[in-house]
Amino acid sequence: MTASPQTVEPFDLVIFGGTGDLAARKLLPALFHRFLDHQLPPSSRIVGVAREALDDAGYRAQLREALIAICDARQLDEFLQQVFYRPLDARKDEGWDDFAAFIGAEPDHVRVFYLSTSPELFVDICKRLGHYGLNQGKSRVVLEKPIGRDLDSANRINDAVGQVFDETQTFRIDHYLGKETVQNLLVLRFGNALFEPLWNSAHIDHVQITVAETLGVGHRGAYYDRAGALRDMVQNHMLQLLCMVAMEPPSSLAPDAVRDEKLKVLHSLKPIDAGNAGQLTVRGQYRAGVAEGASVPGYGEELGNAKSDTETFVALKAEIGNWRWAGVPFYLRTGKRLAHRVSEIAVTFKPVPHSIFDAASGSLTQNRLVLRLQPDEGVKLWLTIKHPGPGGLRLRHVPLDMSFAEAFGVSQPDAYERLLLDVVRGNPTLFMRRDEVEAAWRWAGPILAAWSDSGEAPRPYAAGSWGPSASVALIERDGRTWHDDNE
Ligand SMILES: NC(=O)C1=CN([C@@H]2O[C@H](COP(=O)(O)OP(=O)(O)OC[C@H]3O[C@@H](n4cnc5c(N)ncnc54)[C@H](OP(=O)(O)O)[C@@H]3O)[C@@H](O)[C@H]2O)C=CC1
Ligand SMILES: O=C1O[C@H](COP(=O)(O)O)[C@@H](O)[C@H](O)[C@H]1O
Repeated sequence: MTASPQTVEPFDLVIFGGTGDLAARKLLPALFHRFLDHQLPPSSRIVGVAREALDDAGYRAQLREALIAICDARQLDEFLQQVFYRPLDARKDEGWDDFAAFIGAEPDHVRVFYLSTSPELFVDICKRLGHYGLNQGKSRVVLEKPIGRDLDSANRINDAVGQVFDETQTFRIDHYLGKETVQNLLVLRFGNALFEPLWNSAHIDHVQITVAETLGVGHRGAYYDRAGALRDMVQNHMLQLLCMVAMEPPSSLAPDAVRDEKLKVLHSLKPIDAGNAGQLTVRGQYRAGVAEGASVPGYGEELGNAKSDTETFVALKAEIGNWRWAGVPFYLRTGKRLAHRVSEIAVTFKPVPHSIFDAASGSLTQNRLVLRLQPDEGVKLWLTIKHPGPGGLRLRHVPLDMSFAEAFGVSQPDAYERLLLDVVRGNPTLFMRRDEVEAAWRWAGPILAAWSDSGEAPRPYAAGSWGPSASVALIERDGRTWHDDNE
């Protein structure tokens, strides 16, 4: 992470997929918030691109409707003056001449091409950008995840994109790396003398990473059904979180110093394949249930295909085969329509070697450091203390609790706000390098193959629950339980 100057040089940001879900829910709101903070130079342009036949006014009206709930109408209208639209089909030549003329190929001007479309379109879009010389100078391309659906397709995409944009121009986004707590993990680990000496298999019992959503698949079924939870969340976001927890101290915060260390972790992950996937992984799919107080349909009904075998839940036990982490399990779980929306990393330390307290004092509990990514970003350290007052020695397990919002009195910027400006500034630290994406696919591929070869359907779970009971069994077999902060 470099220092964040408040200003950035003027830029054009083209969002391919400008009418899509991600653009409306995340990218445009993030840009609007940067506009409010005066980080969108007045000459900068945001250009939405998709096939829908719209003009600037039509696109602005569409965005106005989507964004009005989160903002002041006057400021929104001011922001929308910097927003434009060009209809294009990534796969057809029509319209590209006009588009290229509108953007201009001035090499010293920052141009960001954000590919917020299905990865199948990445190659077509990049080839056309190259054809018009829009890849020159300060041009950058942002690739949304997942990049491909396996190692081969990721290689094909990366090769083709690499023919047009070099690696320094290519920003593979994983928005989890832009979340405040994830960046704070680096500071917590490497800015405090307290943790690093304990950050290894001698002192850490196990690590849990949970990304639980209450939402269902919604209208993203066409994409999601081809992906599933392992491709959608584990191959990218969750492995990146695991890397941030497990990596060795980088020599500096230079982009490649951090990414080299993450890559070593990915290379050290022990394989999960047909031989052990049955013991180490659980796939699930939600059925009808009650989520956040309302009755909701099951995945098949929501999708309109009751026969789908796509998983909406994954739990797995990963191990990192290196000196620091030998024998320390990393339990990962993620799913849609779970009981609560919560993303967190829980690091549980080993018990003290010998208890000096008698049974009447209560039992000792292992220390646990919980990094909460959302909601209520913050850090909690669970400690054992003495219950205050007379009445004998009674042990209590309590959190040292820091909510970032309470401590700093400001709400945290969305991950995309930070990452979009990092692209404009040309800072790739929080983006994935090609070899990281490939290493992640190399590990995830055999799991997908094992599931497909087994022919087993995902285990059903009720919407609003914590997933299939097999997920509980996965961790309980090792004498542990999933962390629940509400306990
Ligand atoms: N939505 C989310 O929460 C997240 C999404 N992502 C990733 O972001 C990407 C986009 O996702 P999302 O916004 O949900 O997808 P959507 O299906 O909502 O949007 C797809 C967009 O691509 C456009 N598009 C489709 N075909 C073409 C074409 N041939 N030429 C030009 N534009 C085209 C569509 O418009 P039109 O049909 O009019 O052309 C639409 O604007 C995906 O890779 C997804 O995995 C990543 C993280 C989160
Ligand atoms: O990338 C994705 O992430 C979202 C979850 O992101 P969050 O910031 O809201 O936690 C997930 O819903 C989506 O399926 C996936 O593509």
